[in-house]
Amino acid sequence: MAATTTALKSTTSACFQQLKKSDAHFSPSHRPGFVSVRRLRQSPMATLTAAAPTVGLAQTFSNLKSQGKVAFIPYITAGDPDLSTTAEALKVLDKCGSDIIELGVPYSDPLADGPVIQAAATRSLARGTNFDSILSMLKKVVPEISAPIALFTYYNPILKRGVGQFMSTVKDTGIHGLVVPDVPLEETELLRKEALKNNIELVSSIGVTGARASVSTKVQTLLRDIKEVTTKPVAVGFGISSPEHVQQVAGWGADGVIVGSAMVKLLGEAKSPEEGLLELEKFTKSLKAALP
Ligand SMILES: O=P(O)(O)OC[C@@H](O)[C@@H](O)c1c[nH]c2ccccc12
Repeated sequence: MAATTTALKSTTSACFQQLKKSDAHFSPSHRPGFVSVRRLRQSPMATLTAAAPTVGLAQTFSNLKSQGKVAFIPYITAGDPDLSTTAEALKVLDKCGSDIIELGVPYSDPLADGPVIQAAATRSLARGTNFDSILSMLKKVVPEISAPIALFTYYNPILKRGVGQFMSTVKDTGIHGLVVPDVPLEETELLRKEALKNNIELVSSIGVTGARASVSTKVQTLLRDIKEVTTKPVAVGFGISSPEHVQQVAGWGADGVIVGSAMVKLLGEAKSPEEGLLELEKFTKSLKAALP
């Protein structure tokens, strides 16, 4: 099965893109769907917090690049197994050297997600997780961690709040970016405008998540094709679940590597939250150590 996806992320304008994997059909003009936004927080707010000022996604990519490094980007679903464990997990991921953290907002119809992340979202919603509870958890945790966070959410919850309102709320939480996998092409302008206004970067992609045994070697060609048409950093995700995968994708020239389902599974299937957090720590360290 074809394995992977590519996240292409933008730096200068608030726009970074994740391309998908139907690799065989990729053409540079294709702009599939996953949208991730992030924002640069470079000043006044940071003085209120104990943590070092967090730099945004674009800056993170460019800092890493200048050191010859590849961004490590884990994804977890908020509220699985519960929000206090999510808060701890964010701290663990940060402490273990994650460069950017993607946090998924659980949604009832997660079309772009494979079985592992879908199940996590279902469990999380069943426990009563909602957007407001995620925001209040984030308000407490964001100041304690130094990796920028990109919130991953489907478009409907954004529309429900109103795009402008959503963006400013997200900004106030200290979130740096936003990933929206299913925004209709016609609506990206509005999303982009509001994101820019709030200093949040935006990204898009299409695809279905889920760990695979191996990463498709087509990704290597895809990466090369994408790099020919953009100077933006490109992060690869979908199906990456081992140090070997991470190493392989980095070796192909990716600017970042995204690992979702494998992380979510560890946390969601552990016997206890404590055990899940320990597993997460071990796993994150092993992946991080595989990267330059
Ligand atoms: O679960 P995986 O195969 O490791 O991939 C997740 C990752 O790419 C993340 O960005 C993601 C989680 N859910 C998504 C939905 C669409 C696109 C991307 C995502």
